[in-house]
Amino acid sequence: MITFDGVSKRFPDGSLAVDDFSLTIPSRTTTVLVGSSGSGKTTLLRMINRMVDPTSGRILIDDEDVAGLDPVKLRRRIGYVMQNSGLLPHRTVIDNVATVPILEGVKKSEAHARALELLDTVGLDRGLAKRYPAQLSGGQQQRVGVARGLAVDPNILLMDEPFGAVDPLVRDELQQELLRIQRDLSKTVVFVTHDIDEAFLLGDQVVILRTGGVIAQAGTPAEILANPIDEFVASFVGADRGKRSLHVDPAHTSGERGERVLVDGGGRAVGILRDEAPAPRSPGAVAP
Ligand SMILES: Nc1ncnc2c1ncn2[C@@H]1O[C@H](COP(=O)(O)OP(=O)(O)OP(=O)(O)O)[C@@H](O)[C@H]1O
Repeated sequence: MITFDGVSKRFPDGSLAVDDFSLTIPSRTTTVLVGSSGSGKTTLLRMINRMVDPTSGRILIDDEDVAGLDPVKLRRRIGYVMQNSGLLPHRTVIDNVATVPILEGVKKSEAHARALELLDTVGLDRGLAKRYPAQLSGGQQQRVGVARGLAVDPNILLMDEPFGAVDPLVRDELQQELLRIQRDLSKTVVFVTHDIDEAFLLGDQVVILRTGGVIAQAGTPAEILANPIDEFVASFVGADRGKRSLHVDPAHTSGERGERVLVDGGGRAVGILRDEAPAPRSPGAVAP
């Protein structure tokens, strides 16, 4: 469990990025911090692994204040994945994935064997292991970034807009891959995005932020959709534009297999209504 307890961050130039932020992030679930640019998402994420230190307040990991932990050791036991993969350009894929475990004292042969397994985990062909980052597509680079984040088998995985720079199709694939990985590994994932659809897809808990890291609303996607707390949230999730209010389109209720087409408030077709319930999300999903 990660706890933010009255955390503020003022940078030396005077800008107040985060103002008195408190939140509990349950273990083995995905919490998504979502908000527009400058709302303090990255600052919040980086305070967990002490890339940024708060000006006041405390951040606890399993009741232990991170302020008392060595920042380098802390960073090595927490996975971190960022937007532009952050791979070392002059190291091969396998070396990129194995770097931190080797720094931690794992034998090179063992670290490489584990790195190959991690390529499988993130859906990458082992044949790419000897390539350099520049010889990979953007989506492949992000997969390597995720593999590297998982390399020390961390309990916590921090992800800062990891799929923000890839095209929508690849982004869909990476999102599905992350859901699958999370079903298998159940890490405590803290994911930053400005995309509310991505937040609702991936988050067990979704935290909508205003400027200054102020929580507009936190809850499960269902809770937020069913009851946006104010106009800001309604607008942010698209509820005010009818995007989230779905109706069966009376003009399309008798497809070949009796499909009923769902349309949003603007009359745009968005999906098909089925009678069977979807599979449960994940065992660690936050209870309502
Ligand atoms: N090193 C810094 N020095 C001064 N101000 C900073 C620094 N880093 C961030 N800020 C400011 O703090 C605020 C929050 O920034 P942060 O990067 O956390 O927001 P964000 O929500 O992640 O934004 P984005 O989606 O654009 O990455 C912004 O006003 C930003 O200008």
